[in-house]
Amino acid sequence: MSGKRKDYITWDEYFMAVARLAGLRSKDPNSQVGSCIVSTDNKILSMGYNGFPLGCSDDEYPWDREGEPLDTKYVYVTHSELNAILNYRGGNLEGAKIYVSLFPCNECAKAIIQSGIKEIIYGEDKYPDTPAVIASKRMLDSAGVVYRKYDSSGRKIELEI
Ligand SMILES: Nc1nc(=O)n([C@H]2C[C@H](O)[C@@H](COP(=O)(O)O)O2)cc1CO
Ligand SMILES: [Zn+2]
Repeated sequence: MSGKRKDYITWDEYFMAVARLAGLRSKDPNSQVGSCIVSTDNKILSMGYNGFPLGCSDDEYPWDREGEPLDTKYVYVTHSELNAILNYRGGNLEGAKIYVSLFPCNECAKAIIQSGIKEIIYGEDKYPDTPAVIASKRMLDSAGVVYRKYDSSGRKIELEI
């Protein structure tokens, strides 16, 4: 009988918590999204959160949701999933999993499929009726990328940092 701890966090809790932690870096006042890409043998390969591209200052670009398209965040922001994919410099993501706090849009679905990621574990599915999410699921289904909702244990993780 070993004396090991019983209340250690599961792999799913660990990776979703890491994704959520990355999301805390986001300056978006409405949705802070985080992603964590994991290898088949449970090693973290990359992380990302939603933000403007390098060189595009948060003090100059808008975080607005409404108005003329050019005055909203939507045409400028890089989504957490794409950032996580682009942040990975190690080579191949074939067979990897991505933990993401919000269901991927159609553009990120394209990047996920093309990068070789095979499984998505998502937190919320806030916008299921939008064309972006409907198109995303259609492409993921066609490409054989599986997705499942993160099954929250309700465990609270508190860190004093
Ligand atoms: N999967 C996603 N990953 C993301 O990083 N995002 C980003 C884009 C925006 O910065 C924000 C969504 O803004 P809002 O429409 O909830 O105020 O989250 C959005 C989605 C939704 O598809
Ligand atoms: Zn996206």
